[in-house]
Amino acid sequence: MKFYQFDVITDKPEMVVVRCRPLNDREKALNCKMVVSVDTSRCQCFIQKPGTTEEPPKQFTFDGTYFISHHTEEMYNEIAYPLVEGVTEGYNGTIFAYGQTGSGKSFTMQGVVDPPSQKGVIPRAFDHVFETIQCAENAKFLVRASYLEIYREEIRDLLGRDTKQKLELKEHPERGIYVRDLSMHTVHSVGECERVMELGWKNRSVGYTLMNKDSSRSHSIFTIYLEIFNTGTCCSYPAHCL
Ligand SMILES: Nc1ncnc2c1ncn2[C@@H]1O[C@H](COP(=O)(O)OP(=O)(O)OP(=O)(O)O)[C@@H](O)[C@H]1O
Repeated sequence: MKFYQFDVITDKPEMVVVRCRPLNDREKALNCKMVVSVDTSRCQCFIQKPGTTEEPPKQFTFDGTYFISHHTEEMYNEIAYPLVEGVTEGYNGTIFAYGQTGSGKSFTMQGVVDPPSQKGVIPRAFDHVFETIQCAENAKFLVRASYLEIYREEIRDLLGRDTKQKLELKEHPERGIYVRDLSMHTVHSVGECERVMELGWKNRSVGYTLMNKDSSRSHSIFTIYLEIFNTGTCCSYPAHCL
């Protein structure tokens, strides 16, 4: 699975890191062998062609490499933390996970409750944003969230009244590209954020693939919109997590 971090000021990718998951039970039962290894100090990833020892492994270099022993906590602190911190200071940011079905995108972004070190990037971002809000002085915050899904080229609102309704992608001369009628939900706490995320998560198009029995079969975008009001000025900036 690969993990991009975008800085929306330049619209250029800033960092690309790779995360390798352990073999799952199905792969172990099939007696599959790990063909990926990493050198974290050099941020390099190696893929050995199965059954060949004389052929050198294919080598790839990233901005960071995370192997099976690494937990989401480390990834968040090293990669996502600076981006979310930037969001609380007024910059836009996007975290984008992509990879083959079953490679661990949902595991990384949504995460699991146990162990706590594998809590996902999105709930970690909630904690981070609300910790910042609690510590802020002379400022009021408005936090809203939206959650959409792109499935078979169609956009649906995972938090909308009718989650089956197809939404349209539009372009505004000032606001840029947006999804018309996408619902926004004001959230006041980490708990409310989690409830919104879980509600949308349940509404996703879940299918079944040979690689992943809980495959999401879709792309989804969770967005946190943060507005800060202080000393008569107002600025608004979104953080995107896919
Ligand atoms: N780093 C990891 N450590 C342990 N288990 C993992 C890890 N990454 C993924 N898994 C497990 O692998 C399985 C597939 O992961 P996940 O559902 O996150 O894949 P995905 O990329 O979101 O798939 P899809 O695109 O099909 O929705 C899950 O059972 C998940 O718990």
